[in-house]
Amino acid sequence: MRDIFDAADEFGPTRIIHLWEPSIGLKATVIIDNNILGPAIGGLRIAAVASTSECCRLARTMTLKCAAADLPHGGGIAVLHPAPGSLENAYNQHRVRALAGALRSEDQFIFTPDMGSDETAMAWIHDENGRAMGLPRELGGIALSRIGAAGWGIYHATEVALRYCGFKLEDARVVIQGFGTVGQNTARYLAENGAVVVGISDSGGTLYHPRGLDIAELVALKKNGGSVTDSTEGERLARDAAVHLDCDIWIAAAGTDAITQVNVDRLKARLVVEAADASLPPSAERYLHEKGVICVPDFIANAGGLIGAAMEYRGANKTQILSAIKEKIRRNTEKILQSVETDGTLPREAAIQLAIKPIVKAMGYRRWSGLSTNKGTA
Ligand SMILES: NC(=O)C1=CN([C@@H]2O[C@H](COP(=O)(O)OP(=O)(O)OC[C@H]3O[C@@H](n4cnc5c(N)ncnc54)[C@H](OP(=O)(O)O)[C@@H]3O)[C@@H](O)[C@H]2O)C=CC1
Ligand SMILES: O=C(O)CCC(=O)C(=O)O
Repeated sequence: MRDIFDAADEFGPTRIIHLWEPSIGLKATVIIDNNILGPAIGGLRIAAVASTSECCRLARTMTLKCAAADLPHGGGIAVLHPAPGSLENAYNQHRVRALAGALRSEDQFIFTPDMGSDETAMAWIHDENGRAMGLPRELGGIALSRIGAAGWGIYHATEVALRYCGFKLEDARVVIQGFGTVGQNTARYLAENGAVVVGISDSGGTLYHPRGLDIAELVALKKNGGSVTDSTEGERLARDAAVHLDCDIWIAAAGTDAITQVNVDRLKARLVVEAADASLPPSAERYLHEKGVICVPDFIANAGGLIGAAMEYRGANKTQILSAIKEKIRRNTEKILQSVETDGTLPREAAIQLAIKPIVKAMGYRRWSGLSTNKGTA
C-alpha cells in the first residue's frame, strides 16, 4: 500500500487509526472497515502483521463475516504489534490498557479476542472503555474459547461441505495447520464425530500419524506451553510439511496466507476449510476451484467465535449460542455451495454476494454512503 487510501472502496475502510506511544512502546493499527449495520467488531491481534493493507483485508473479512451471519455489526481489527514477553506480562497489560483507553471515545469499535489475545485482555479493555466481547465468566462472559465457538462452527461448515465432496466425515483423514484456540477445538469436534486427525502443526513443527493423533494428549501439551511435536507418538516433521500431507480435509487454522500460489499445488486434500482469516489468497482459491477442490471461505466457515461474541454481548446463554452458530453456519455453507454447484461460481464470490446484500441495502438508506442513491439529501 503506497497511499492510505489505496485500500478504499465503496464499503470502507471508514477509519484507519495509527497509535504510537513511544514511552510504553505502544504501536497499534486500528481499522473500522464498515459500520453501516452497526458498530464494528474488531479482533485484537497481538501478532506481527506486515502492513496496513493486510490489516484492511482482515477488517474487511470481519465486515463480511458479520453481515453473512446477520449480526447488527460492521467489521474492524486492532493490531497491537507485540512486545517481548507473554500476555500475562504487566508491560503488555499496560499496552493493551493504553490502547483501549486511547479508543475510549471511538464508540463505533468493539473489541473481541483474536490471535494472541484472550478473555483476560478483553477484561482489561472492558475495564478501560467498556466495549469488549468475549469476556471472562466473572464479568458476564461465557468463556467462548473454552466452549470452542469457532471450532464448533468449523465442524458444521465441514460437515455440510462434505455433501458436495462425495465422502463422509467418518474415517475422513484431516490435517490441521495451527493448534491454538481454533485448531484445538476444531480437532476435538471433528474427532468426536468420526474423523481421523492424521496431521497437526504448530509453530514448532508438524506431527503425523496415519492412524490418527491423540487430540486430548496434544491439547494438554499445548496447555503446558509445549509443541505438538513434543508428543512421543507419531512422526515429527517440519512445520510446513503439513501442507503436503496426504489427507481428505485440510483445515487452515494458523494465520494469514498459509497457502499461497507457491505451495497450493502441494495440497492433496479434496476439501479445504479456511478456519483462519485470509488464510488463502483468492488466486490460490481459484486454483483449487479449477482442480475441483472445494474451499469454504473464512468468513463463512469461521464465524462461530464472532456469532458467539455478539450474542454474549446481548446476554445470550451457551445453549442459545451453540444453536445459533450451528444454524447460521450450516445455512450459509449450504447456500454458497449450492451456487458453486449450479452456477460454477467461485465459493468466495458466492459468499461475497451473500454477505454484501444487507450492507448494500442498509447503505441505500443512509445519508453518508458511497452507494446511496438518495442524492438529494447530502
Ligand atoms: N479465536 C477465535 O475465536 C477465532 C479466530 N479466528 C482466526 O483463526 C486463526 C487462528 O486463531 P487462534 O486459534 O485464536 O490463534 P492462536 O494464536 O490461539 O493459535 C494459532 C496457532 O497457529 C500456530 N501457528 C502459527 N504460525 C504457524 C505456522 N506457520 N504453521 C503452523 N502453525 C502455526 C500457532 O503455533 P504455536 O501454538 O506454536 O504458537 C498456534 O498453534 C486466526 O487467523 C484468527 O483470526 C477466526 C475466528 C474465531
Ligand atoms: O470473538 C471471537 O471469539 C473471535 C472473533 C474473531 O476474531 C474472528 O472471527 O476472526
